[in-house]
This record gives sequence, structure tokens and C-alpha cells, in this order.
Amino acid sequence: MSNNIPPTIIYIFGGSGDLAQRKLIPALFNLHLDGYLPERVAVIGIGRSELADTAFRTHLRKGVQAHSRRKEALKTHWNKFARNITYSRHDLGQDKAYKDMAAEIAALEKGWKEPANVIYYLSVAPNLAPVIVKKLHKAKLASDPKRHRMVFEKPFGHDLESARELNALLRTLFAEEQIYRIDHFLGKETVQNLLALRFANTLFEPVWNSNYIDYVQITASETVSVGNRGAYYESSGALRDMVQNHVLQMLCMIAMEAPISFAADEIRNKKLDVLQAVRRIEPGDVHQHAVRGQYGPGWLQGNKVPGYRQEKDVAPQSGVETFAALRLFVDTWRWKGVPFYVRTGKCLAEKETVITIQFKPAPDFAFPEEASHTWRPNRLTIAIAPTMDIRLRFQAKQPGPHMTLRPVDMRFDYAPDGDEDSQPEAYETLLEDVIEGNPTLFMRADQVEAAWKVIAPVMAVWASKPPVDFPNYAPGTWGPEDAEALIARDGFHWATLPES
Ligand SMILES: NC(=O)C1=CN([C@@H]2O[C@H](COP(=O)(O)OP(=O)(O)OC[C@H]3O[C@@H](n4cnc5c(N)ncnc54)[C@H](OP(=O)(O)O)[C@@H]3O)[C@@H](O)[C@H]2O)C=CC1
Ligand SMILES: O=C1O[C@H](COP(=O)(O)O)[C@@H](O)[C@H](O)[C@H]1O
Repeated sequence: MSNNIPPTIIYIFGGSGDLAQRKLIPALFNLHLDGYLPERVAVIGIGRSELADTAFRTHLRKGVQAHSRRKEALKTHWNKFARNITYSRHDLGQDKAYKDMAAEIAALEKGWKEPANVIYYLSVAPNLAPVIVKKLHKAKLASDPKRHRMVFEKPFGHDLESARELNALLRTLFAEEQIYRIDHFLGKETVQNLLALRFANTLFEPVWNSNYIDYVQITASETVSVGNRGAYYESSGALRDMVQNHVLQMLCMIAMEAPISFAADEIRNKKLDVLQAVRRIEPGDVHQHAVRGQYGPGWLQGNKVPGYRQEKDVAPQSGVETFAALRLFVDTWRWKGVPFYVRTGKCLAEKETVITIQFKPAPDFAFPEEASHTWRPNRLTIAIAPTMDIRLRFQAKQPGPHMTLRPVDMRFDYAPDGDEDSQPEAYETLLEDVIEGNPTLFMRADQVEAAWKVIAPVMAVWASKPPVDFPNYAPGTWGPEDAEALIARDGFHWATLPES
């Protein structure tokens, strides 16, 4: 608990930005409420905007008010939390910023009479990362691997080459144990629970392979549009924004072999094996394995929404995809021949992150013919967010004189009272891990590079062939028609979360 943690300074580079206000400070506030923050802590936001400490705190308070699951605690606990927050105006491209930080750290440590752990959270555009790390190194602000940590937001690099370059740079300047590459999906309770589901039960593991599983699907759909993130999204797109990181990480959790321990590197090794086993999509085959889409103008949940090309900072003829679907294979003994269908997109019909595992039919069906009409394959549906539950569909006898069947669900609900907000948010878990120095849920350099390799051929083909049919889906739908065709060719359909 709090008293055992050394004094800690948390620099949020990009403290005046969106992520800090919507996610980082609300998460730190919750950690404060739960007693997980060190007793002696300083949170220092850095940005170029001119902001007094009081204005900065007010801006952050609004973020908690709007985005935190614990806003009711603001009245009683905000002041005690906020007194440890300050803001410094700096250009992180200038040496002066680091000189001032060195003086600030020394003053805090003097007051605390103890060296502090220092966390540098890079909540800034990825192209600033190389400059910042070089300057931190030059100013000797991150020289102690035990006390100095750096957190990198996604995207880590823009492609395989830039990720490799950044990793190489970091290797020359720091120890790997200092580097925390965030993928916030790994902090979600329901994603971590995949390990518990798979490896703390004997029930699933014997059937968790190509002998019994027909396919795996991962859907990470969003109803939100790109909105005011057009400037970022134009250099990203759905493949980089969601598939390279979150979606592939979930795929790893489903496909990995059993770890022999929960040591950070053991889990990371097992996940890396999966990424390295994903079959490379040959450039000539991309059209058979990948579908892209972009939303046009329309209506979503009763509101009129602009098309992607009409969003702020988006080029009028933009070819950036806001939807991506892939058909992947993991070439291991366990998964030989099992398709993994993944899809993600903005402005879709529902906000749901769901993993569906469909099992093969039993080898023989001795029931009367009419029983087959209502029979459905066994299916495990793992709802990650916002619904948080696990459902196992199996067959039961329809009550009555005949041997007819009906599919029924066994359901485990993470939040039985329907209060999903009672669960810790991903950023809480991850920030707590950084504070405590536990890298298990963070990405290692080789994992990030392996994930870029998976999508590299698709990125290359899409970049070389501008789409001719964009926009090709309407808001509020499940994406372009070609996405249905991608999976229908194999005789399957996309699964959506069944009604509760
Ligand atoms: N927002 C989100 O939902 C998510 C964001 N991310 C990642 O988090 C990171 C931050 O994103 P987000 O908060 O949305 O971005 P914003 O554009 O909202 O914020 C960027 C921040 O960087 C600061 N900044 C930019 N240049 C400098 C500089 N030279 N010196 C000092 N500060 C500078 C800005 O300060 P100022 O404006 O005061 O100059 C601002 O505080 C990005 O890597 C993004 O990809 C990842 C997942 C989700
Ligand atoms: O990293 C990102 O994730 C969000 C979706 O995260 P969720 O936890 O709200 O499901 C996505 O909207 C954003 O574009 C992407 O950068």
C-alpha cells in the first residue's frame, strides 16, 4: 500500500492534452482514492500552453467530472489529490525544459530527504519521442534503471522501420526494464481474465485447438467517429490505431501456449511466439485476407454525423481507412487451419469488444432430424467491453415430449449488478504497475516489432493502391459489404454480442 512505495514524481509530458485529461488524471485520482499512490507524490504536467497551476487543476477536475467512474468523490477528495499537481510550461524540444526539471527533482528530493522514483509519461505525439529520450539521457534524468521509468503511448512508431529505430535508440540510452510501452487493452480486467479463463481451468484447455475450434473472431467496434482526432488519424487509420496493438494483443492472449510462470518475460515470450507464427499475408493475396472501409455521412443513433472526409483536419479525398477486417492464421500445431477473423472500425452499429470462439459440431448427430433445425454450434463469447461477461452456448433439451434441442447460455457476469463502472479502468491498473515497477502488462520491443510485421504487407498494399470506393459504409452499420464477403467465403458470419 501507499506507505511502502518510495516517493514518486510523475511527469506527464503532454499534461495539457486530451489523454491526460480524459484518462491519466482520472486514473491517478482513483488510485489516490484507493490508497495506491505513494504518500509523497508529485504529478507535474508539461505542455507548451500557458497555464497557471490553478487553471491546470481546474481543467483536470473537469476531466474527472466528465470521464471518471468516481466523480462523486470529487467534492470530498479532489483538493487533497490536486495539491500534489502542478504544471510547467516547456517546449520539450528545448534543453531548458530538462535543466528546469533537474532542479525541480532535486528540490523535491531535498524536501523528501530521499531519492525519488521518477516516471516520465510521454503523452505526446510519437514523433516527439526520439527528441525527448535523447534530451532526458543527455540531462542524466533517467540514468538509474531502478528509479527512472519512461512510459510510451501507442502508437509505438509509425511502422516496422520507425519502431525498430526507436527501439534501437532506446537500447543505446536506457535499460529495457525502464521502458513501459503501453497498450491500454492489456490493463482491462476482462483482457487479463483471458489468462485466468484459459489457464486456471481444466475445462477449456483440452478443446482449445484446431481439433475442436472452427474459428476465432475478434470484434473491436466503436460507435464514435474520428471527431476532433482527424490530424492524428490521418497518419494512422484503423489498422495502425487498433489492429497493430489492441486487436493483436487480444489474439495473442487467445492463441498463446500456457506460460510456466507469470514472470513478465515468460508471458511476453509466449505472446511473441504467437505473433511470429501469424502467417505472412503475401502482397498478391492481401485482397483475399483484408478489407478496408471508410464511413460516409449519415445518421448514427439518431444523430446526423459527417463523413470521415468532412471531419476536422481530414483531407477531402482522404484514403485513410476507418474500418479494417483481416483473416489471419496462426501456423502452430494448436491452430493449424483455424481462421482468426478480426475487425475494428469507427461509426459502427455498436460499441463492443468481443471475442467469439466457435466450436466444431460433434462428430455424430444421432438426434431426430427436427432437432437439427434449432441446433447451434457451441460457442464461447467473451465480452471485453463495455459489456463484461462470458457466455458459453450449449444445447439443452426443449422441455416436452420430443427430443428437440435449443441453444442456451451459461453466463458469468463481471459486474452482476450491471455496474461496469465498479471495475478498475485499464489506465489505473497500468499506472499502478508503472509506479510499482511491474512491466508484465507492457509490450517488449520485440513484441511491438513482431506486431508491425503482421500488418506490414497489408499496410504496404493499401498505401500503394488508393481505394476507389471510399466512402463505402454508412454510419450505424457493421462496415463495408466486402467485410461480410471476407468471412462468408469460408461459410461463416460475423458474430455480434447476443442479447442478454
Ligand atoms: N487521446 C486518446 O484517446 C489517446 C491518445 N493516445 C496517444 O497519447 C498521446 C497523446 O495523445 P493526446 O493527448 O490525444 O494528444 P493531444 O494532441 O491532445 O496532446 C498533445 C500534448 O503534447 C503537448 N506537446 C506537443 N508538443 C510539445 C512540445 N514540443 N513540448 C511540450 N509539449 C508538447 C501538447 O501541449 P500544448 O498543446 O500545451 O502545446 C499537448 O499537451 C499520443 O501519442 C496518442 O497517440 C493513445 C490512445 C488514446
Ligand atoms: O487506443 C485507442 O483506443 C480507443 C478505444 O479504446 P476503448 O478502451 O475506449 O475501447 C480508440 O477509440 C482510439 O481510436 C485508439 O487510439
